Amino acid sequence: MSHRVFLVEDEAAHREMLAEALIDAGYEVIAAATGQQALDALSHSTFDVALVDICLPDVDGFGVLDLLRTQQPACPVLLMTGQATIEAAVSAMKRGAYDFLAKPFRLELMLLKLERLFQLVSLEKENRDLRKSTQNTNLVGSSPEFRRFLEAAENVAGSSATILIQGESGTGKELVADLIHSRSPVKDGPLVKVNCGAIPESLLEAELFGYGKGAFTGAERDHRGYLEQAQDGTLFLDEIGEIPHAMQVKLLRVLQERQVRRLGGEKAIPVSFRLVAATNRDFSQLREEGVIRKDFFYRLHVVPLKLPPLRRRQADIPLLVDHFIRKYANRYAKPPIRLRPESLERLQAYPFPGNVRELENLIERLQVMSPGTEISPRDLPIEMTRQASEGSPVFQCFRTELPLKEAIHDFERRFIQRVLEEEGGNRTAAAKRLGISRKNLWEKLVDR
Ligand SMILES: Nc1ncnc2c1ncn2[C@@H]1O[C@H](COP(=O)(O)OP(=O)(O)OP(=O)(O)O)[C@@H](O)[C@H]1O
Repeated sequence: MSHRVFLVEDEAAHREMLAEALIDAGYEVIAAATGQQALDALSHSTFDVALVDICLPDVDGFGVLDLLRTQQPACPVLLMTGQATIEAAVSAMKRGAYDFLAKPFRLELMLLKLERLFQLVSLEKENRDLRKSTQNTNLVGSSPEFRRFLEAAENVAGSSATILIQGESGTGKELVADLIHSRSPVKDGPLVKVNCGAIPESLLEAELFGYGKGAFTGAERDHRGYLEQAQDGTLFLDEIGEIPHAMQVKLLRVLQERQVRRLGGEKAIPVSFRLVAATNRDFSQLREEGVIRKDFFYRLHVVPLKLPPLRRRQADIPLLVDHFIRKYANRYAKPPIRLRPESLERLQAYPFPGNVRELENLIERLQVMSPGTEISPRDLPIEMTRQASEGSPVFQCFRTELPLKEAIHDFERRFIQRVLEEEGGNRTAAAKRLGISRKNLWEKLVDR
C-alpha cells in the first residue's frame, strides 16, 4: 500500500512539480492550494505525512500545522519555507513540526527526508504493536537479538522451570522477571523481588527465611521471610551472585525439600514458588571463580536466558527513545521532546555502558531540563557526541555547562560506571574498590 502525502502549496507550478516527483516515487498525493482547502481536506481524510508551505495566502502554515498536530498526531509534518522565513520554521519545529526544507530545495532531498519520516512512522507503529503484544509489561525492542530473547523468555514462562536471567546491569532483567511472572501458571500469586546485593550479609538469612519471635534481640514477633511471602507465586532473586556460600547451601536445601525453617523457629513450613534468578555477571564464570557453589549452580542453571547488552542491539534505540519520551512527557506533563535524526544517530553510535537504564536516565533528563522540544546533538552529553574513533575516556569529559552539584553527580555516575565495567559488573568488587558498602553502591546506582 502506498503512503499518502498531504501536499499544501499555493504556487501552482511548484505544487505540480512536487506532486509529480512524489507520484513518480510511488506516493499517493492529495494536494491543497490554500489554507482553507487544507483544513477542508483534513476534515475528511487522513494522511501518513504532510508537506506544508509556511506562507499561504489565507490561513498560514502554522494554522495547518496546529490542526494536524491535534487532529492527526501520528502524521508528521515537514514544512517548506523561503529563506526569509527560516526563523519561523525553526520555531514551528518547537511547535511540533518534524523538519523543514528551505526553498529552493532539491527533489532528492525532499524524497530523502520523506523516506526518513516513513521510517519513523513505521517504527512508532511497530512500537505500538509490540507494546500490545507484550501486554502487561513495558518491554520495548524490535531488533532480531531482542526478539529472539523475548521469544525464548515467553516460551519458558509458561512452564514452572527455574529460570536464570543473565545480562549486564541496566539491560532490563527485572522487567523480564515481570514478564515471566505475568505469563506463568502462578501469575495470580505474588511476585516477590529480592535484591540480594542490597541486603547486608548479616540480615540476608532473616530476610529470606524469616524468623521466630525472640530469635535475636529485636525480633519481637514472628516474621515471614521472602521465601514464604512468595507462596504460590514467583520469587525473583536479583544479584544471585552476591549470595554468600553458607546461604547458597541453605537456599539449595529449601529448593530441594520445598520447606523452610524460620531463624529460631521450630517447625518446617512447606513452600511452593517458581524461582527466577538474575545476575549481571557470567554465571559460569562465577562458578569457575568459586563465587557460586557447583551444586547451587546446577540447581539454578536449568533454563539460562542471556539478555544482550544494548550495544549489541542498537536497532532497539529508536523505539526505546520513543518509549521513554512518552513515559516522561506524561509523567512531567510536558510536551514531548523530539530528537533530531542526527541526535538519534549519535545515540545509536554510542556503546551505552549503563545499557537501557543509562538511555532512560538521559531521556528523562532531556525531557525535564530542555528548554525547547528539539534535541540537537549539542544537547547530548559530550561523550555521546564524540565520534567513535576519538574514543571516550571518561575522565576527559568535563561538562563545564553544568552547575557544580550536577557536575559532581555526573562525574560520580561515570566514575562508578567505569569501575563497575572494569570489575565486570561485580558490585561487591566495585564497592570495595570505591570504598563504599554494597548497599550504598546499589543506592547510588538506583539514584542515577
Ligand atoms: N526493553 C526495555 N523496554 C523498556 N524499558 C526497559 C527495557 N529494558 C530496560 N528498561 C528500563 O531500564 C531500567 C533498567 O532496567 P532493569 O532494572 O530491569 O535492569 P536490570 O538488568 O535488572 O539492572 P540491574 O542489574 O542493575 O538490576 C528500568 O527502568 C527499565 O524499566
